[in-house]
Amino acid sequence: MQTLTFPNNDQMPILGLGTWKSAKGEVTIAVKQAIQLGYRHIDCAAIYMNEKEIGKAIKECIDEGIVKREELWITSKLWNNKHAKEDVIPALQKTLSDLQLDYLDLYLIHWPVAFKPQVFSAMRAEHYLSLEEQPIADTWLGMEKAVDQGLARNIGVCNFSTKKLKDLMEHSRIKPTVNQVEVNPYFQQDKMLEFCNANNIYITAYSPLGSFDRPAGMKAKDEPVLFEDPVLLKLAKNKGLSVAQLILAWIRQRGISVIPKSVNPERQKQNLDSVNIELSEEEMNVVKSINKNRRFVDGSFWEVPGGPYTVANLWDEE
Ligand SMILES: NC(=O)C1=CN([C@@H]2O[C@H](COP(=O)(O)OP(=O)(O)OC[C@H]3O[C@@H](n4cnc5c(N)ncnc54)[C@H](OP(=O)(O)O)[C@@H]3O)[C@@H](O)[C@H]2O)C=CC1
Ligand SMILES: O=C1CO[C@H](CO)[C@@H](O)[C@@H]1O
Repeated sequence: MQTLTFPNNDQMPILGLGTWKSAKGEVTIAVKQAIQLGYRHIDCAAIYMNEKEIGKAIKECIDEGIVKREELWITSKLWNNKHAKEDVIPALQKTLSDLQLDYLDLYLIHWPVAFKPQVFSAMRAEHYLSLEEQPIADTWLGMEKAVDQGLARNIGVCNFSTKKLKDLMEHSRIKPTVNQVEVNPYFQQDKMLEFCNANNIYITAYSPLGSFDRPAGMKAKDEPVLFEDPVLLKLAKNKGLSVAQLILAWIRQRGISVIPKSVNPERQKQNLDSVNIELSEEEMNVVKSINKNRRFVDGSFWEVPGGPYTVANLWDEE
């Protein structure tokens, strides 16, 4: 599989497996079958509450000789209540212990949003810390220490605007290597891609398929359904592909790594097979033409009355 080369020469497989919403009872089997199918990149996070079950799958695959640790790329993410620099290493150590690993290939700040340390799920203004109270630069010192200690081979962020990336690059010793953000045909991220390409940062595309298994509270009432888009349906049919494969090939051909979530073996295989699909320039442009510039995961869940975060200041109104 095509890989993306990091400054330390590490190679990240361009397609990985997402694990948000993969239930505890099914994720061990799902990750194991994915590795058996040929997945070598798994996207995890402490907040997905399933890292222990994923760790079990990874360990079984290694013990059974299906894969070696060094052949896997494992990403995880620092949750919002662990942003104080002294909390980063303990949070990472908990993730490593759950995943039964000695190191991560990539550790990301999950959101540029801080909670008070004792808060896991913020509901009210007093649960939050503003970025003035808990600056990203402070969190980043903890992330850099993770690299220094060999616990994370690479570090990066998620859900950062270009403005926040710029600030971070200017004030950091170890530069962020990845910004993991939403990318799909309805939210194409052209400006972000241009910025990241110019600054040696890779984009990883989350919710590439529109994330339609999100909890109801995270869905807008009038939300469009990516899989029902007539342009995608027509092009996929003409090429003998599924809509999912078309979308994943389109994202990958833009030089963006992509992490579709599936717990189903047929869909996992379909998604993995998308790495062999080549789209013509014309086909790439057909998908480009359906952009709605509309996020599925819009961050509005961090907006509470009187709180420090709004959709506008989160994305810096790009
Ligand atoms: N950094 C961040 O803030 C975020 C990171 N992420 C990461 O990105 C990953 C992917 O995004 P996610 O939001 O989960 O959503 P996706 O866009 O990957 O969509 C997942 C949904 O698509 C279904 N699906 C998967 N493959 C196919 C297929 N070939 N045909 C039809 N349906 C399919 C899945 O069902 P089934 O499982 O039954 O196959 C599931 O319902 C996450 O799991 C997580 O790892 C996601 C959101 C935010
Ligand atoms: O990765 C993600 C999925 O779950 C979280 C919510 O529980 C989101 O905040 C996040 O972006």
